[in-house]
Amino acid sequence: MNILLDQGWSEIDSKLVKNYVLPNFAEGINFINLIANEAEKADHHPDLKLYNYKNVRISLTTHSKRRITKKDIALAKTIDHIYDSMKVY
Ligand SMILES: C[C@H](O)[C@H](O)[C@H]1CNC2=NC(N)=NC(=O)C2=N1
Repeated sequence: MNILLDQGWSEIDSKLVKNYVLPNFAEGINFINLIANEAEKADHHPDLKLYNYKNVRISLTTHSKRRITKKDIALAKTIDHIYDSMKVY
């Protein structure tokens, strides 16, 4: 968990939250699609918001437990890896 806070994640209202900036709208959509693919594989789903045309806000919590769990921490790490793997930024 602490490592995630060092990577720009915040804990807000029992959710892990992070904002990312992409180069343009199309890359924002691409980022969301890559996240959606991993979320489906994990059967664990974040809240995703694309705002200001090229910013993506991710919010992660385990709804059934109403708290942050290992699944959220794992998905947060996966999302950071996806963002890093997009390289362009
Ligand atoms: C049946 C299915 O596994 C559950 O509804 C899953 C789906 N994805 C989920 N995602 C999140 N973030 N929290 C959950 O509690 C959750 N439950």
